[in-house]
Amino acid sequence: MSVFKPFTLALIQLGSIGAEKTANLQHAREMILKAAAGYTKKPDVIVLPECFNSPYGHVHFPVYAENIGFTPGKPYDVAQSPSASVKMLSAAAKEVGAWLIGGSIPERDAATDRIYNTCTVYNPNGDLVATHRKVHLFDIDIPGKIKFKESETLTGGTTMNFFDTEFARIGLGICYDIRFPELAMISARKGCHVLVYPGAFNLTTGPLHWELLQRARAVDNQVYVSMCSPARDLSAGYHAWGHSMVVDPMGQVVGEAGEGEEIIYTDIEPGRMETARAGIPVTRQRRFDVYRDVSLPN
Ligand SMILES: O=C(O)CCC(=O)C(=O)O
Repeated sequence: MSVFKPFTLALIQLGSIGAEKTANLQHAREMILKAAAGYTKKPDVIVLPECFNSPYGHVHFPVYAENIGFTPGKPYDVAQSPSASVKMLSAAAKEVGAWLIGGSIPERDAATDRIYNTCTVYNPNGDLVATHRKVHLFDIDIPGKIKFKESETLTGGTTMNFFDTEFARIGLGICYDIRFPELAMISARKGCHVLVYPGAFNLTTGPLHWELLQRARAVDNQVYVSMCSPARDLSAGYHAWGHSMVVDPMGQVVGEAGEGEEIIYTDIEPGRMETARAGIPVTRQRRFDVYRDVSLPN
């Protein structure tokens, strides 16, 4: 079992995401510095929202996509990275000396030319240590409300991803990924204590499902669950729900932003996971004689 110690999580509900990528990167950088300085103690993990360097929409992904060139388990030299976003995030993580879950950016795979919605993660030295390509693409059609088809330009990732820090194992997903309980369940069974999803729900599904899904994944798996959204901007093409959130392993909301640009801080307390698991011991009551353990290979 990997270590689980108290730590502080900072969610940046980023605003002012416009058409100018350089300005988006500059603003994100300023907010990372602000998040690092704005609490009683420096937060250990700082999180940005989904698609923080470009407007959100499948037509924008090819235009803003960057080659990252990261292969898990292989050394990665940020100084040689072709990605301006990776360079900024790495430098910011190093400057503030905190772990950074860099929201997501459109990524173009140089070998296949496919585009992914990709989260990159940095340690406090600025090393790129993990990535997650959104596995489940946001293709929905609720007549009269919202139609969205990420698969018009994006390809879904094919791996589940987590990373280890000195205080917790953190699982990764992106937005629509939270609707798929298997991903969260398998991450939790692999020992993740906290699941973080950079996201950008909308004004139709946000009020219905944003909190519900986080509380469901948290209570199912008795882990912390958190989603980090962009701020709501009614002048943008896509209206994000906001309400960046942290839910504890009992399913209680322990941190929540409003709609505008904001940084929220939550102290993650391992005791809450122990209490939830001791009082309601579902993690020890599973009946793999009745159904199979989906965290095991087929
Ligand atoms: O699942 C939803 O309702 C919203 C998902 C979404 O906005 C996304 O995956 O980017």
